[in-house]
Amino acid sequence: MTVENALSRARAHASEDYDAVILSSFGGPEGQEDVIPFLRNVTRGRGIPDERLEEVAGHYRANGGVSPINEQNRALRAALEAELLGRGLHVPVLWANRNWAPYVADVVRESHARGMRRLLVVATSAYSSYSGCRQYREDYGVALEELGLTGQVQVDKVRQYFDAEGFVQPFVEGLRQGLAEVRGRLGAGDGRIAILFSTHSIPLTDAEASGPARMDFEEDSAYVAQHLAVARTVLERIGPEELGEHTWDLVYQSRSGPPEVPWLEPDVNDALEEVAARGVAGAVIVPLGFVSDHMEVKWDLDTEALQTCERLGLPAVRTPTAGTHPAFVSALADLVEQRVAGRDAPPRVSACASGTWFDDCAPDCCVKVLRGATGPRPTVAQRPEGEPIPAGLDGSGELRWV
Ligand SMILES: CC1=C(CCC(=O)O)c2cc3nc(cc4[nH]c(cc5[nH]c(cc1n2)c(C)c5CCC(=O)O)c(CCC(=O)O)c4C)C(CCC(=O)O)=C3C
Ligand SMILES: [Fe+2]
Repeated sequence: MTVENALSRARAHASEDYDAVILSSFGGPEGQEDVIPFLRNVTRGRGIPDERLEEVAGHYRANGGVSPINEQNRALRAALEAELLGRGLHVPVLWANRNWAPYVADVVRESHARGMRRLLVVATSAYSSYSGCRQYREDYGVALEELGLTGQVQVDKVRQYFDAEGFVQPFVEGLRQGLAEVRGRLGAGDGRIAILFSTHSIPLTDAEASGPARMDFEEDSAYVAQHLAVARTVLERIGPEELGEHTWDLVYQSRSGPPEVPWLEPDVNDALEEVAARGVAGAVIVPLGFVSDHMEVKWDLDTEALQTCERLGLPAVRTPTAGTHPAFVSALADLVEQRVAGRDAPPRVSACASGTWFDDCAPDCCVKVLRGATGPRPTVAQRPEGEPIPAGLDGSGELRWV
């Protein structure tokens, strides 16, 4: 047997560690008749006012009732499966959503029926928060309980990957191009450009509950601290010369709670008003919180925020998300490979800290008790109660962003 054959046999064997990888996402409507049922799924048990739902329904209706997210996930699923296969990992990549078909519970039921017992979740969400991490873990915990499969099917989840090189790189390339484009439009004289890194606003209580309770984070929030770290890394990668005269800020979008509940601020549109008043010449909006150009990017940024720029007379561009960028697909494959036993996997490297995030979350990580519930819902990918969390990303008990 040639060395290559032996190697590929060894690899094929190692992949048996997981029966399937599941690309896990938010889900979205596929036609006009899906819009309201989808929004009901999303907001069940949340205090989202009806007016907000009407408004958001309009965003989907204007696009034929179709969210762009499903096409993007089909493409990402295929790309990830092909990348893993190219590495000799013969593991099927399935697709499951929280709020629309294919639903998590259906995919888990079918996987179990096909004899699968070990599943590895890759969520389309890079940062730590209830919506971006814990709720994905609960999707599986609840599905297993409902199906009576708790303890029979093992579900693990890859760690949060905001700091993966392959997630950061598309933002670096995008910001570089965006700056050149806006400066090109300004012509001679140029002037200062506002770089706004935009992410999903979340309730302040969620922001403060993000990450393990025992760890300290900038702004008291792992969610905010992670975004700041990635933003700084993106800026550092580009460097002062190419950045030129600029200001930057982390801003928020897509707020949906009632006005009396505090969410993370400033809103991207308010931030644009503010930088315009301070006399910037143009703006580049970087959708730092998102992995694909779904509705929250297409509507809240490309439609609303870019309209705000037009009204303010600010030349502006919105830069791309990772989507199916080869570096991003490769980063997701690295995350999978690092969890498969017996693999000579690429090392765990963080683009902005001296260590990476944890595989299994602490029981109090990003915890949220939904209205009417007596406690947190069942989860997967959680370390046992009382087991110490790893001391910290760099082993020191602190998050030290480089
Ligand atoms: C942190 C975060 C992410 C990023 C992490 C991740 O990707 O998971 C994210 C992504 C997304 N959010 C999306 C859509 C919606 N989010 C809503 C509501 C909410 N999002 C929240 C947070 C987040 N959301 C929160 C705290 C709420 C309030 C209700 C609740 O506590 O859950 C609502 C209800 C109406 C509204 O109020 O907007 C909709 C329709 C889509 C799909 C877009 C498409 O269809 O292309 C995607 C990818
Ligand atoms: Fe959302």
